Amino acid sequence: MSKIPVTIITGFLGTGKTSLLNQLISSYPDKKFAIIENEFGEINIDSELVTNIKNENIFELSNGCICCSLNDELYVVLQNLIQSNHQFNHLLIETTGIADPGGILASFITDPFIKKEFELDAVICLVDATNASHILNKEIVLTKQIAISDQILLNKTDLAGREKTNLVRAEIEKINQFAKIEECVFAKPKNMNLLDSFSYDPSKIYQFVLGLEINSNSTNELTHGIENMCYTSTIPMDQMKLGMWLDAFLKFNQDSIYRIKGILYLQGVDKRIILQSVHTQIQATVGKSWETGELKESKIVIIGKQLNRKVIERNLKELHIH
Ligand SMILES: Nc1nc2c(ncn2[C@@H]2O[C@H](COP(=O)(O)OP(=O)(O)OP(=O)(O)O)[C@@H](O)[C@H]2O)c(=O)[nH]1
Repeated sequence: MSKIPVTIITGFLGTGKTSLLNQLISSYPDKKFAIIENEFGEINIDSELVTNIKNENIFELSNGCICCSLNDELYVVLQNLIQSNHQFNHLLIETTGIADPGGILASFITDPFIKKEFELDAVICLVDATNASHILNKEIVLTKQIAISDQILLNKTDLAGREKTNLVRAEIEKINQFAKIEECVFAKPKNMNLLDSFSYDPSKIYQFVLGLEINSNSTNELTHGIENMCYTSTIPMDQMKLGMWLDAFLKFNQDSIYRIKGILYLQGVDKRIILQSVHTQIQATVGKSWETGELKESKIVIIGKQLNRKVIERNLKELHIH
């Protein structure tokens, strides 16, 4: 029996990993994907953002980081996938933005059970051309994600422009001389042949990564010093107040707030509004309608450093219709 190819998708918070999942699903209509999502946060938002795939094909590993605390859970999901005769012929794993993919990669290279059933196809790293230089200086985990990958998508070139993109490309090349680098917008490279290349060659990549491990003892083991807080409420939010608060909040906290994701219940709007921010970039799109009788609820995840939870929660409560 042939082994199931596995593609690991890594990249820092908000770089375009979920966008890539959606691109892969639409670019490979004949593939039957199983998707493992590892979300950093107690509530699950990412699976609502992956489109055109049945929910039963998405497996969530929540509230932890796949590289540190979730390897056992990953193992159980993989075992269940195999033993339940689930119909799939390619496995995509999206790691959290703060994950060092080294741990899970090691499982696919060395674990006898996993190696018997799965074959590592590629490790794809998304890099945000607008802010990668800044993050590289602050977060060692991004260097590791780049170092360990064999395909790098330099994303958001529409926002970054040529000069910034070239600078980031040069920084990536310094970290990883083996990976293929492709520039793209919304995680769609011109050449979309990202799957079934079986390009991953651990012997090339590992030497450099081992060196990095030694230099990274200072990072917090479980979350790399990055925290998340979740907020839910069934009281509708005021669109105008929310927009004004968000704008100011992100500008004042641009060094500490990395990512916000939300599914919002707004006053007077009969559909979900999907809110996404990456540093100071904000995007709001219209999601699915609220069904009759369905519990309408806003769910927001905020990810960053030294979150002032009490103040943020108080601010969010002020954004409801009173
Ligand atoms: N302008 C622009 N926006 C982009 C591009 N790629 C992604 N985005 C937006 O950036 C935000 C984050 O994209 P995602 O695909 O959710 O990023 P992610 O890496 O999955 O995020 P996390 O899993 O939360 O770390 C979304 O609002 C996307 O629509 C791009 O190339 N250009």
